[in-house]
Formats: sequence, C-alpha cells, structure tokens
Amino acid sequence: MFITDLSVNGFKNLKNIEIKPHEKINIFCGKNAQGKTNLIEAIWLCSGARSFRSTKDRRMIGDDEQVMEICLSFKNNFREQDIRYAMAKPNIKEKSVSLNGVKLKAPSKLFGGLNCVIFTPEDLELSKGSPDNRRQFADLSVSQIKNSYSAVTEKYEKLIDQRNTLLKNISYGRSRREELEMWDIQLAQMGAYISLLRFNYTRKLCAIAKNLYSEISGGSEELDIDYYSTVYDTASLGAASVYTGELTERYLNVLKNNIDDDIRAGFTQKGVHRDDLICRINGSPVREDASQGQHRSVALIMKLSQAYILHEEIDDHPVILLDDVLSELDPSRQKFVISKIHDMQVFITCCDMNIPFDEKQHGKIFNIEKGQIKKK
Ligand SMILES: Nc1ncnc2c1ncn2[C@@H]1O[C@H](COP(=O)(O)OP(=O)(O)OP(=O)(O)O)[C@@H](O)[C@H]1O
Repeated sequence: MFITDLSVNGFKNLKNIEIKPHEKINIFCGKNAQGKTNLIEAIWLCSGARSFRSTKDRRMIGDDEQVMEICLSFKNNFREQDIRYAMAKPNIKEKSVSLNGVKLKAPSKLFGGLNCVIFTPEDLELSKGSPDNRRQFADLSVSQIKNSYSAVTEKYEKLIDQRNTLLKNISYGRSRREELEMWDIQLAQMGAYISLLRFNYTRKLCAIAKNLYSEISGGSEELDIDYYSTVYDTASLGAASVYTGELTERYLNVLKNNIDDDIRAGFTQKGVHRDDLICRINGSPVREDASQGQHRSVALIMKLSQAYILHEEIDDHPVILLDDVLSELDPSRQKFVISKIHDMQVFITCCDMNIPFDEKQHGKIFNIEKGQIKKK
C-alpha cells in the first residue's frame, strides 16, 4: 500500500502541509526542530496507533492554533481510502476520526486500514531496554493484524490497576479477599487470550528474524526469540493453538495461588503485564551479554520482521517510517535495511542528504522549515 496524498494543518508546529508522496522513497529533510518527526507522527496517527512519542492530547494542537486536521489518502491492493483525523480546542479529548467519510468511535478503530511500521532511535534499544518495550512491541504488532486485540489489552491494563488498588485495600483491611474473584475471572480470560496471541506472534517473529539475522551477521550468529510467560510453561502455550477455557482456568489458578504474595507485595506479580520476549544469540541472552552492535542488529531485525509479518498477513506492503534512524546506523546496516524495504513506500527524516538513496531515480525530497514545506 502507499500514501497518495497528505495534508496536515495545526498539528504541533505544522502548517498548510500538502504533499503528494512518491510511491517509493520520500525524504523529509531539514534542520533540527523544524517539524520532520511531527510529520512522521501525523502519518503514524492515521494508522490507529497511539503516538510513538507519547504526545499528550493537549500538545497535539499547535500553540497558536484552535484546530488541527490531518487528511490522508492511501491506496491498497483493492482501492483508494481516505482518513481524516481532527481535534479542536477546548474539547481535546474528543477526536474526530473518519474513514472514507464514516465517523469512527475512536482512533484505534483505524487499525487494519493504513498499515505502517515505524523505526525510531528508541527502537534501537528494543532488545536492551525494559521488558515493557518488548511487550509494547508485541502488542502493537498483534493489534496491526488482529483488529479486536488493542481493546482487550486496554481493558486488561485498567483491570490490573483496579486489582492492584484492591490488593492494597485488602492489606489495609479496607476490603475483603473475596472481592478479588470478580476481577480475577475477567483477568484470566483476557490474560489467556493475550498470552496465546503474543506467543503465536513470537513464533512467527522468531522464524523470520532467524533468517534475517543470519544474513546480517554473515551466517556466524543464530538469533532466537521466545515468549516468556509468567503464567504458563512454553509447552502448554505451544500445545494450545486456539484460545480455550482450559487456558483460562490455568491462568485463574495461578492468580489464586499467588494471592497471599500479591497482597504482601501490593501488586499482581504474575500475568501478561510481567511477561517478556527473550532474545538469544547463539544461546546467550541478548539483554545481558550482547554488544552494542548486536543490540542494534537485533532491534533492526525485529522491526524488519514486523514489517514482513504484516506483509504476509495483509498480503500487501506496509508503509515504512524511518525517523532519524538511518543516521544512527553504520553504512553496512544502512544498506541492509534499505535492501530489505526497497519495494515498500518509505518516509525518511534526515538533517542532511548523506543517505544512500538515489533520489533522482527513486523518490521525492521535501524540505521542511518552521513547520512548512519549503518550496525550492
Ligand atoms: N503543540 C505544539 N505547538 C507548536 N509547536 C510545537 C508543539 N509541539 C512541538 N512543537 C514544536 O515542534 C518542533 C519539533 O519538531 P520535530 O520534533 O518534528 O523536529 P525535527 O525536525 O524532527 O527535529 P530533529 O531533527 O531535531 O529531530 C519544535 O520546534 C517544537 O517546539
């Protein structure tokens, strides 16, 4: 798929942006703090995901603006579609989002339309940083291929907060233990579902990442990625190809057996909110043992694999957003990434033109200055 038209006005510092992107390579070039990443973020929001920069709603509309509007048209294998994403002060919680003129209940309902994969400098810490980052990576990846999934994870997060409050109240004698049961049944249903989907996704990820990593390491290193569950052993998740009541029951038993410890700790210690993706190179855990270069390669390969899985699932290429990332890579990794995405539409931000693309043959450059496209 590819974006055919993009207009942005009033989003952060962006003003009167109107572009017709190239089908393949698009470069947003400009000095620091001009609005290049803001433009990438505007595209990303149209995919249905939350801001990759965790921008608060109140910061989405430009300081001197009352309204922000992003309009984007894209073509997939079947047809052209239009997305509109708008907000107005003072009701910043009310986002007006529509697909092909039909109003949607929430931005997350856009999932499954415009499929994007984003690489940011923070992603280069994926294998090194906290498990939270890898869980978010897995959840976003599954949401892109399973529309209903993000609603389940959002509900699960709320339930965990409520259960943790209840655990504290029980330890202060303000609530009764029996009240946990109501939360635990719901948590077990959602937790079992999330565990299974993440586990199945990780298996696909591992298969693709293994091949790509072998290529980037010149065949000298083998990468494995496994889902680590705090509730199930790998064999039981591997045996359950579909969501079953038995999985829920086991999850519930783990919650029940851990209640005393949870009350003492004041939070829920086992569950999908504590799981992780474990990466290993030649059997050694990446998080503890890998060099800086290996971390970068693993992170790149995980993101590329995400794009490949999306391609397989939707039978179409996702749009690739590379924000400030190429300049962080050495020339051989730059070349590797580019060789793997050359048939997809790509948006790249950079401060100088020192990137290995032949713009004259393959794409367009948009110069960005003070939130506007500078006419040449
Ligand atoms: N709500 C807002 N209203 C107006 N301007 C904003 C708002 N939020 C952010 N900005 C401005 O956007 C600019 C940053 O834009 P962006 O992050 O896209 O920069 P960039 O061109 O990608 O820079 P770099 O190359 O340093 O990453 C800053 O000047 C910042 O003040």
